[in-house]
Amino acid sequence: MRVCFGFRYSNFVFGSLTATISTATLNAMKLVTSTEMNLLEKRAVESGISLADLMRNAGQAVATEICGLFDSFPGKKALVLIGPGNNGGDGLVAARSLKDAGAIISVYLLSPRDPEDFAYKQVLEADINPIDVQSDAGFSKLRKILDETDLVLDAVFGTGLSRPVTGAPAAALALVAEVREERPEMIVIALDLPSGLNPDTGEVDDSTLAVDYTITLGYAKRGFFLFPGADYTRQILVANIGIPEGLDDDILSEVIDEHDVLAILPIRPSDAHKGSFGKVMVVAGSAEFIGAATLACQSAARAGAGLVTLAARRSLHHIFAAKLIETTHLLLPETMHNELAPEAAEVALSKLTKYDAAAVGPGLGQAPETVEFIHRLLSGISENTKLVLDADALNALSLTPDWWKVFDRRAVLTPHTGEFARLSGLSIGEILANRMEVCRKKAALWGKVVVLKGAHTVVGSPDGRIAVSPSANPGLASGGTGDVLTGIIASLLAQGLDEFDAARAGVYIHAMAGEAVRGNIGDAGMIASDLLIQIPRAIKSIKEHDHASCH
Ligand SMILES: NC(=O)C1=CN([C@@H]2O[C@H](COP(=O)(O)OP(=O)(O)OC[C@H]3O[C@@H](n4cnc5c(N)ncnc54)[C@H](OP(=O)(O)O)[C@@H]3O)[C@@H](O)[C@H]2O)[C@@H](O)CC1
Ligand SMILES: Nc1ncnc2c1ncn2[C@@H]1O[C@H](COP(=O)(O)OP(=O)(O)O)[C@@H](O)[C@H]1O
Ligand SMILES: [K+]
Repeated sequence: MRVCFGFRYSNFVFGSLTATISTATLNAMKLVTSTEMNLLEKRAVESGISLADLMRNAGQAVATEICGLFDSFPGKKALVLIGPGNNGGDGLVAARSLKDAGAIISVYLLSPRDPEDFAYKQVLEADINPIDVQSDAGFSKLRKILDETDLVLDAVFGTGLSRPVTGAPAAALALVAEVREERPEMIVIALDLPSGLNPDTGEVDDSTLAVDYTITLGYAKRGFFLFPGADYTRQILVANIGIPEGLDDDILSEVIDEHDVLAILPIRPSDAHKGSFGKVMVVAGSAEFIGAATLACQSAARAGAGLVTLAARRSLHHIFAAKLIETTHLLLPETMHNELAPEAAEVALSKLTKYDAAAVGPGLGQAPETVEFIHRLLSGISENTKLVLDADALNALSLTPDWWKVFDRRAVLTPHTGEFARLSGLSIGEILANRMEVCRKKAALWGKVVVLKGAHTVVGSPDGRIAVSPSANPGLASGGTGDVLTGIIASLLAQGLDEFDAARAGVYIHAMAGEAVRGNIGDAGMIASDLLIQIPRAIKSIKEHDHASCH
């Protein structure tokens, strides 16, 4: 059975984001570090499976996946590059299984291997004569094979990489890259992960190949969704290597997928009325940022909230009223300098008791009066009103040292990298070096659900869970798309979801809307308002998802 996650609109293949799970177990949605993978391997062994069994399962599962990539596999020429460790061992088993499936196999050893090893022996038993790099001075044999092979399986290094790749392995991988330029029809497949990719951080070695497929063992690795690694793995297939179910309950990272979102989406009874789907107040907008407020209101409505109210400066009312037909309006008092008056906070607070959720921040600006307004609003808001903070609300928080000790209630925060840097005091480089780990730690420290936006958005929960978006879509890198996300999350909060569920479902729906627009117009020229009508369509598509139709 092949279950897929990622997005499916109009049969469009979504490039590097598409991650396909090729195992019947939903555990495959989990994301592991190399340490966690080793722990799972240890638990599997303790439960009675030998390491040799795991390697046998791994090699055979990889071969099965490879065969499935071709309409007709017998007669295909396959080259397997073998490294010194267990990744190479898996490669040897895969080579044997590929030969059994009818391939013409070449095995190329980049390091000496023990001929008594079971994986090596079963290759010899199948009359495959490995070529040794020592005897192939100058790679002349390797070059000749590469000129003719249909596919290359990279089984040089897996999770055990311990230093930069040099010498024969680096030179062989460079040769593959060179030949691939000349022969783009040659398919390159990584066994477990592209050699040289750091499974924890997504860093890559100079020699790492950007492969066509990554057939990973048991679980996807975190580094597949962190850059630059995310650009090297392309289509990800997760092979079932027989790790028993129930061993991974303490693995807390996952890729958000449609099954999860379907399970948490609010039910909409036929006899509903607008009060059934919650009320959202959006506190947003300024003369400079009209669009941020309108986008957040419209997306909240498009994500299913029963009623959306915009709380914004009185003098901008005529503009907002013209743009937002379905939204109701709360007119906030201003100072004589046309800034939000700090006492507008009390006006908003007096009405907020009737609202299920509030989104605060998009386009509010950073005038001192506005910052004062935000602080007063946030300190007075009831715990009964769920909260998502974005943009200038985050900037205002950042001005208070140890802001999370003062603002110590539950909330969703949706920072992009720059806002996250201001909130955390970390540099952009420190954040980008490992977005998942940074997000996980800060969500726990701050006691908030944190949505660290960008390609493969990371959602961190205070309890240690991490949910990662399967989408990397440069089309979304345009002004206003974050305001749309804020509106969606606020809408889901108002409809009864808790903070983590609203954030991960919101991120997924937003990403899916982005993929739909990319499917229609490509990844340049997308504007935030293009996303709006795609929000209900994404929700509809999730609800209609027939798993059996995935392939
Ligand atoms: N976990 C599981 O459940 C299962 C895991 N399985 C498989 O095991 C793989 C991990 O295997 P692994 O630990 O043997 O590591 P691997 O990646 O083969 O490399 C280590 C070897 O490379 C060497 N070496 C490292 N860096 C180097 C460099 N830059 N340049 C040169 N040499 C370098 C290192 O040498 P050393 O550092 O000791 O000198 C050592 O000899 C995993 O990816 C998966 O395929 C499955 O078999 C079954 C289930
Ligand atoms: N390359 C990308 N891949 C996927 N999503 C992206 C990418 N770039 C931006 N996004 C998404 O677009 C939105 C941008 O939000 P933000 O930076 O706050 O912009 P704005 O404030 O203009 O709305 C976020 O949801 C972010 O995750
Ligand atoms: K590999």
